Amino acid sequence: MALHQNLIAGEWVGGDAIANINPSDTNDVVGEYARGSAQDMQDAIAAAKAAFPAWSRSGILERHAILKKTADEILARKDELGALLSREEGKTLAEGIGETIRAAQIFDFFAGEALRLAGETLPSVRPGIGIEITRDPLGVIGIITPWNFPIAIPAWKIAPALCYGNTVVFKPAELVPGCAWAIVDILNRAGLPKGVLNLVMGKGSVVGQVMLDSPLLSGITFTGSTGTGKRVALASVEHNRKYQLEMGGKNPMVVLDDADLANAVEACVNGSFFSTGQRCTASSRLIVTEGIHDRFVAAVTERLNGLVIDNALKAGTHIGPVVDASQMKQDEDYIEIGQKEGAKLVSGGERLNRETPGFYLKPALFTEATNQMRISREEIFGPVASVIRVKDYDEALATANDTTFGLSAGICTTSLKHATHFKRNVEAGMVMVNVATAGVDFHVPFGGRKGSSFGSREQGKYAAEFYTSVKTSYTLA
Ligand SMILES: NC(=O)C1=CN([C@@H]2O[C@H](COP(=O)(O)OP(=O)(O)OC[C@H]3O[C@@H](n4cnc5c(N)ncnc54)[C@H](OP(=O)(O)O)[C@@H]3O)[C@@H](O)[C@H]2O)C=CC1
Ligand SMILES: O=C(O)CCC(=O)C(=O)O
Repeated sequence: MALHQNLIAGEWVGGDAIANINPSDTNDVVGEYARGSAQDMQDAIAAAKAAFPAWSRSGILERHAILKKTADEILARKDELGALLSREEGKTLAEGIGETIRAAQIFDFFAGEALRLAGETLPSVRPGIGIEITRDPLGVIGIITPWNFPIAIPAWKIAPALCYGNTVVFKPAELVPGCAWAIVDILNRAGLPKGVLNLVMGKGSVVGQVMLDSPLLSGITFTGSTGTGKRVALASVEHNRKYQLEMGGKNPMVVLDDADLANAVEACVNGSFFSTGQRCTASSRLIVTEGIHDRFVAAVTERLNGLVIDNALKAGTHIGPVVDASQMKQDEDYIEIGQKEGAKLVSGGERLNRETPGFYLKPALFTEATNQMRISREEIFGPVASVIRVKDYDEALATANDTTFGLSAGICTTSLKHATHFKRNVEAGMVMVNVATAGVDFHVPFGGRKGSSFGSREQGKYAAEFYTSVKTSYTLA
């Protein structure tokens, strides 16, 4: 099997091989990928630093053309790349293709943004002086990505970084090197000059740590766990560089008595369990008022019983496997903790055997949960959700906000008054009314508050805030 190598200073460079395993079929090796060394990361950072002056002054047409070409190739290969994604991460094929299309749309969006770079001119308070406000690229950007969105998250970090004239060192999660390698290969062939984009696959504790400790990076953008996010923050403060963190969530979905029941069930099942619940935007706390509670639980349970949990690549599968053995253990541990805490497991929670050996877990639904239980406070990151019964809207809102996280929040209601009040008062970066908490658009800001995020927003034109530095120039003409 050919080794997929790291890209450093425009050259493909080898390293120890690590097998990429399919979570739907652990006998299936998706490919062999290089595990970079600390020296590889140092070389990649040096290459990105050397490439920065020329790339930061490159023409907008060149940047536009490379990003557009990348978008076009990703879109043309959506079925193949979507299948690779499903094979290495365990999302269903439909979800894998959907995410691949989203990555193409992101590159397309930033190809357009390259042509829309703009500044402002203002008069000075001192007559005769003019003021220009412009945005400079930051420099070398370190990109660290998680395993749960192996193509979309790298796309929404790499595309704006390049669009605004930065050079990049990209360290993807070790579990999903396939999609990372594929998009770097596409960008490289699309004509990026040597050193502008460097890929260093390898262990977070080795190559990731070298990135955090390097004084040569001007910014690090990170998505992943709260623990690693804190390390990124501490190291970035030490080096006085910009950083942006997207971490976990414990996202609430409120269901009020006046909700359209069928729509609420769809939004909750999708938000809690699709993509195997492995989304930072997943709704893991379903906060339901008394009048609809029993009907809601019965309808969600019925819907869950009708879902097919199987090999992600198989036609008809609704939910694929958990990503690996360690995430499976985490999910099962929390299912046990929930039962010990006194919540009632009304559906799922057991391992399933399928034709191919994989990490199959039947979606778990708890009822009689309280917001103080660990299953309601800590991110599980699997197909596990708890129903918390509340008296009325006021208690629902207070419960929704009683969390250390603040990424996404939803409400299912036909009341304009409650929807409007919720949008204004819920402590989250993204609010969904009658829509699942997970599954966001590619052209609008993404990010949260409290323990979920730090720094400016990702995606859409708001991404410029992180990837550029504002300059104010005064000219006496
Ligand atoms: N979007 C989100 O909010 C996500 C949240 N999570 C949460 O995190 C939990 C654990 O997932 P996990 O993948 O282990 O998350 P991590 O935070 O460990 O991994 C995220 C990224 O950080 C890298 N990394 C790990 N250690 C370091 C380090 N010391 N310096 C620099 N980079 C490092 C990882 O590399 P490597 O893969 O090589 O370890 C990976 O690329 C999940 O169960 C879930 O709760 C996970 C993924 C996404
Ligand atoms: O819900 C989405 O579409 C995006 C979720 C996400 O970015 C994440 O889980 O890391």
